[in-house]
Amino acid sequence: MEGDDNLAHERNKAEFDVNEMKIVWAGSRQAFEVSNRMSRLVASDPVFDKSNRAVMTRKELFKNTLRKSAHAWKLINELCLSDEESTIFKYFMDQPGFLDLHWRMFVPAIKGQGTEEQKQKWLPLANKMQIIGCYAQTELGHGSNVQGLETTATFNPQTDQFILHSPTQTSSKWWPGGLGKVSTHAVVYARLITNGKDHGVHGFIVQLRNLDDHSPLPGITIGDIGVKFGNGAYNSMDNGFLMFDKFCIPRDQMLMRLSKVTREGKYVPSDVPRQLMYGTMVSVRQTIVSNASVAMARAVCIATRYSAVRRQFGSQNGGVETQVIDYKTQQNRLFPLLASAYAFRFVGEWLKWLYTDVTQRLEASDFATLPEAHACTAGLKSMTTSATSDGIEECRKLCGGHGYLWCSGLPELFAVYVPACTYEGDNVVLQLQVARFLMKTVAQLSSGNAPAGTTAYMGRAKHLLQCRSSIQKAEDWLNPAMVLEAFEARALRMAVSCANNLKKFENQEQGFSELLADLVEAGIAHCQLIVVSKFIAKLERDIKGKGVKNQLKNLCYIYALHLIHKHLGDFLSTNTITPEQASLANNQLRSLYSQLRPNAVALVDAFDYTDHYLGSVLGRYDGNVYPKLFEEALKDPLNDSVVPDGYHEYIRPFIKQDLRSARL
Ligand SMILES: CCCCCCCCCCCCCCCCCCCCCC(=O)SCCNC(=O)CCNC(=O)[C@H](O)C(C)(C)COP(=O)(O)OP(=O)(O)OC[C@H]1O[C@@H](n2cnc3c(N)ncnc32)[C@H](O)[C@@H]1OP(=O)(O)O
Ligand SMILES: Cc1cc2nc3c(=O)[nH]c(=O)nc-3n(C[C@H](O)[C@H](O)[C@H](O)COP(=O)(O)OP(=O)(O)OC[C@H]3O[C@@H](n4cnc5c(N)ncnc54)[C@H](O)[C@@H]3O)c2cc1C
Repeated sequence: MEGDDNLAHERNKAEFDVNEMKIVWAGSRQAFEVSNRMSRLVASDPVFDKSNRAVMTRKELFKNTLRKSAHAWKLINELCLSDEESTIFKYFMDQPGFLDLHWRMFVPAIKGQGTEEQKQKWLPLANKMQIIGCYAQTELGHGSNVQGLETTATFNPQTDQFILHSPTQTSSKWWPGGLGKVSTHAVVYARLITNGKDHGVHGFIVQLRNLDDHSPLPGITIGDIGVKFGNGAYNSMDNGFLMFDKFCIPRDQMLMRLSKVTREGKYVPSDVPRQLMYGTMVSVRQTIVSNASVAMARAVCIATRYSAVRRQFGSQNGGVETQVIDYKTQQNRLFPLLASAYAFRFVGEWLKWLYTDVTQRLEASDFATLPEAHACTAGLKSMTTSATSDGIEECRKLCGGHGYLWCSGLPELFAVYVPACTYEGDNVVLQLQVARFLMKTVAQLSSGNAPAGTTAYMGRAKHLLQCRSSIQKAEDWLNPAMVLEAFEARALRMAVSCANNLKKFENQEQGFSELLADLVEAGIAHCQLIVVSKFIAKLERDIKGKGVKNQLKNLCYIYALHLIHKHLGDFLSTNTITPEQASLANNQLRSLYSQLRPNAVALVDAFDYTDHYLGSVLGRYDGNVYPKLFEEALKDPLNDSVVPDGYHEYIRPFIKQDLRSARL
């Protein structure tokens, strides 16, 4: 059977309305229409071709990214795209570059931390891209430890200016995307010093380059930090370094929505939590969770379609061989990833709601839910990006040897995606923030304050600490209350166990350091509970379309039960479930795989990705894999000539046994 017949056959087998599922995936009919239109607009424009990224030199890749960005900006203006449309348009461009940092970090930092006057002055320029900005926080010596940053901004009352200075080599800004070659401006984080006193890290708007000839301003040393992981991939981005030599900026360029410095040099501290200065990071972490679902869905779409096209073994008397997707081992590796893509999508939707809610509360000076918003964005960013990075690599392996080819789309996706485990907060450091939040919540349980939000389940500690799961047969694992209780009991017991161990230390900080590894595990258990609970909550909503809800149910329980299987040690060691109940979960999981199998290809079609966006010969919609693999191979520059360059100098001498003649 040809690849296209395979996939057509698969699509015919689907037991649900794919078009309705596309709407569920997109979030609404309107969101689907925008996404569908924008992805096709990008795909149909030859400027956005991605096919030769792997063979470009760094300079060519960078210049091509500039060209794409300029073309995108022109189109966005000519077509009068709305903010929503242009965000999605840039996403489908699928090209890491300075636009990401300008729109996702520079503009939000000014919006979130600037005064009204500062917003009026800077946002119109930034919105029209008359200035291009980046987010310069991380330094050579410190990234995770924001309070350890060394760059100084010392107020000079004589001139009414701040003097920005990099006192050591380790204080050089190092990593900011867009900084190396493009940005004209940056939001720079530096230690504020007034009257000899260090007030800690604050944000400043700093012009870096001359707006006429793009040269760095006097007192500024700037450049690119060098080639990063993977061919093509993130090397289109000019992550940069930056040093200040007593560089002066006017006082009104300190972002002063929170704390202020007066004309006399008096520091007026913020009357709201200082952590609001970290607001830009919180906002980006929230979007990274939704991005995780997109990246996971992209890898899974490639691996699922290819697994349906690929056949190995099982042929009798010259008949057709088995599609590799029919092997239970393939299903056991692939289907939980498919389920994870949907799970991360729905938790991303919820997190967006939570973020919008906390933003509105902050505007009304209600800071009560800030710790939870921080813990949820940090923890879910950490958990979903780690799972997605691992998932992309698993998808590569699921595609066998051809998955290792650049044209499978998976190596580049992995190389671009994997730094998400590090940027916007190292995943371990972020999970420890969740753990701190959990330890605080556990410590307050006896005070009578009922925990709220995602820790509300801890309010039922008495029950959850001693309950035994009542699962008796495999089908019980499809009971939402029973599944939730297992996840709640496991998360609570792990958190309480850490809290009890902490009590054994006289010094709590020392105890926390000693227990870091356990604390991270407790944080992950809590985050997995959030994802499972939000997926179950999604099923309780009104979901239209023939068979759609049923497929989502299967995916939800595959997600939950595969986690039980993967983290069985946690569930057994906390006595949340028995070995027999674990075995019933496995039986149920196998049965769910069988139910999902005929729908697998349609479930990835529901992502509505264009072949352009997927960028994968293996994941093509038409399944026409083998002829296209040949076409791609023949395009390689090595195949430009039959006898390779270098033959006479270096190959022939081997064959002629005359290496003395080799031009080494
Ligand atoms: C084929 C492929 C093709 C290609 C296609 C591509 C498609 C593929 C798809 C990919 C798409 C890519 C697009 C993405 C674009 C983005 C680009 C990347 C941008 C990256 C930008 C960055 O990378 S930019 C730098 C980020 N750098 C951090 O992320 C530092 C972490 N480090 C901290 O964040 C703090 O350092 C840390 C640890 C909290 C300690 O903070 P700290 O020192 O103040 O200390 P403590 O821990 O003591 O905290 C004291 C109290 O503050 C509370 N608190 C702390 N943080 C809080 C907060 N945020 N909000 C509220 N409260 C907070 C805490 O809960 C405590 O509360 P309490 O006192 O009540 O307990
Ligand atoms: C592709 C990419 C793009 C980036 N873009 C930007 C940008 O635009 N702007 C910007 O300002 N920055 C940017 N960064 C920097 C990024 O935010 C930091 O690299 C990140 O916050 C991690 O900090 P670090 O490098 O200091 O890691 P480190 O903190 O040095 O981490 C090293 C190791 O130490 C561990 N560790 C550190 N602290 C602790 C702790 N307290 N407890 C336990 N373990 C710990 C970590 O888990 C990790 O294993 C970017 C980075 C990358 C890779």
